[in-house]
Amino acid sequence: MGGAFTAIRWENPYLEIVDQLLLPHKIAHIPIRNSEDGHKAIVTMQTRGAPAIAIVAALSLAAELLALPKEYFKTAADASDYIISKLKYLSTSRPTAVNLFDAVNKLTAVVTKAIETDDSVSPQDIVKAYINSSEAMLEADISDNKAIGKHGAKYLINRNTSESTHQKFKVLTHCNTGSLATAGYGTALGIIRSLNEDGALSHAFCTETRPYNQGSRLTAFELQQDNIPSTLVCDSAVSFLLKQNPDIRAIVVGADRVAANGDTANKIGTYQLALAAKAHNIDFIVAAPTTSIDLNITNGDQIIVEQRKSTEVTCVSGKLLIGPEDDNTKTNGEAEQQPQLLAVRVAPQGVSVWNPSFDVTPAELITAVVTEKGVITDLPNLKKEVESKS
Ligand SMILES: CSC[C@@H](O)[C@@H](O)C(=O)COP(=O)(O)O
Repeated sequence: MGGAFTAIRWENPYLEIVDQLLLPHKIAHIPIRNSEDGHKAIVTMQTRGAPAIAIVAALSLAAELLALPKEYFKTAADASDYIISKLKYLSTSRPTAVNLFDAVNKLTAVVTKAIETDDSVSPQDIVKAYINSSEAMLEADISDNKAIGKHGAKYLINRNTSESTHQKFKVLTHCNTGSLATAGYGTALGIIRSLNEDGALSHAFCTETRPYNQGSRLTAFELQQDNIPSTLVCDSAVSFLLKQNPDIRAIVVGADRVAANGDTANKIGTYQLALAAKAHNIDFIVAAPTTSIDLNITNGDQIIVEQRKSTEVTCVSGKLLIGPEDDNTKTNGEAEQQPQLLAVRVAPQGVSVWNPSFDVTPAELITAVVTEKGVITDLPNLKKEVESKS
């Protein structure tokens, strides 16, 4: 996955996404025909991960616009108003990942500029400007991730191997930051893929990432698909794992929003991993495209953390095991059946639950933020560094 499948399939004018709710049991693509479908797929987590959310939102509206009759908009202003109001609607889907708001702002600016700079612009020109820009976002995310992978791998290899030793090392990651969370290749998982391609990785550990299990359902699946030597661990096993494995040289995570001072919102559990990394004196690396950096907020206190429903904590969900033969066995067609997904309650009914989807890791616990432009280690000057590179 580096290349096994594409989670966001855009073949103008058609958009399909992998339904992540069915993973790892079944790989099924579902059509996204319009912004309502896009909004719903984001809200229900059929698609998730900061960059993927932004791209699916943008392309869902592209699919909708391409399906409208040619004469649907009478004027360029009609087209621009329509696009801007749909973008506003899409931005209400999830609150924490800034990539969505970044995409909405950039696409709003594209149509606004198109109408302001040329009096004779037609409604079709506005739609075309929107489509071109949203397609460019898809392309850019893949190349940005490959660049993040290269920069991050080079940085970690330089810090952990010398020319004489050429020793391989291990890393740990959290949540899902791979092909499923992005347009392709991945951010933190992109670094892991790149380390593996460079022959520097001996093993990757991934956490389950309770309560939603992005680690066990998605990252473990991607690592397996790529044949990267890997092991799944409980979130609560990490400190002990680090103690037992001094050759784990880094924890590498993604980001949903990085503030101007480097404070980073990412999947719940990230903060405690950063504390464990500090206690074991290993690198804690945040891998994120610049679309995840929010220079408008000075620190992480200003990040809105999404609160999610209690059943994510009180229940576990998964596939009903039919029997020991359930694993890896191909039957005559039955293996292709829809998986029977069950939610099982594992807490007393009515228990009070606190379920923030993200936490904010203070910048002082972060060794480096790796973007497509390079590696930033001087986090108090992150804003300056990002602005100087753009
Ligand atoms: C490249 S994705 C980085 C983050 O978006 C990822 O680690 C994460 O926290 C995803 O959260 P999710 O709630 O699954 O959308």
